[in-house]
Amino acid sequence: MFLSFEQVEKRFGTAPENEFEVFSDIDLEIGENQFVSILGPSGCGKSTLLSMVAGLEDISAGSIKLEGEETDEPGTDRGMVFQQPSLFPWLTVRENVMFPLKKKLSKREAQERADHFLKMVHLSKSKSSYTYELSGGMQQRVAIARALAMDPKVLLMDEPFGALDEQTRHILHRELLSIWEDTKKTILFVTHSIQESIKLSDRVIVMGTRPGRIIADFPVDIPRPRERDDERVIKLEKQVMELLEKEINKVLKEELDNESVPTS
Ligand SMILES: Nc1ncnc2c1ncn2[C@@H]1O[C@H](COP(=O)(O)OP(=O)(O)OP(=O)(O)O)[C@@H](O)[C@H]1O
Repeated sequence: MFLSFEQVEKRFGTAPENEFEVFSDIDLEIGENQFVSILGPSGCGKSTLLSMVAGLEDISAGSIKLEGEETDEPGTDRGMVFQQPSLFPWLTVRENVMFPLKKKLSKREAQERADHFLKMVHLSKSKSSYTYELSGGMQQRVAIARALAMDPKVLLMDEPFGALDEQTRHILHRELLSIWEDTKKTILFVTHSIQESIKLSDRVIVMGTRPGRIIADFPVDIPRPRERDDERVIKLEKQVMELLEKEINKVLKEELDNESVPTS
């Protein structure tokens, strides 16, 4: 399998009293070129799971393998895009995309590569601008171009459009789908939006919490582009919503119960 998770577990803190388990028993297989979204209540461990694939967070037990190789160290085979684009404000758009390429390519090759991906995200005209001169959506496009320019096998996206307005998000959805179709990258996409996950992905993985685990794996066999008023989209949205609501209510109830415990 292209990307596989086997009995993955994550604990934070030190045993016994300060240790807490975020999730366990995560088993997941993702095929090459798949676009997979991960949904789940806040705190269920979506970002942690993505960081583990990126090699930025230790795995407490089990294994995550990309084409058979453990992902326990960061590597150029995995590109990450966060909600905040974290660009260098003292560099131009083009220089930001070139930055990680400098180690492995000559300056000219890095420039050509950066220009290719900036064209893909429709930023050719802004390549000499500084990133603080760009809108939020344009900055996120730079971050996507920078991640793609490394030619990763997997693109890991952690709520990449979460901070953008609806119109910009809509445009970036279209662009991301077209990039995905052109580059055939495997994408793992964390989001809070059910609509976004159904609109974009081949599969929607739903995580539950306390204990964190995978509670559903919905294939999305609806031809793209997917319209919001398509009956099949509405039906799936409802199914995912019901499941998520149950999980969120469980968390709320536990929090309320904890608050109502009398303190002596
Ligand atoms: N470095 C850390 N040390 C201790 N606890 C952490 C650390 N990072 C995350 N956590 C905890 O692990 C749990 C999962 O966090 P994570 O950010 O992965 O959840 P999430 O599902 O992505 O949440 P959200 O949807 O709110 O972004 C949370 O309870 C969080 O407080």
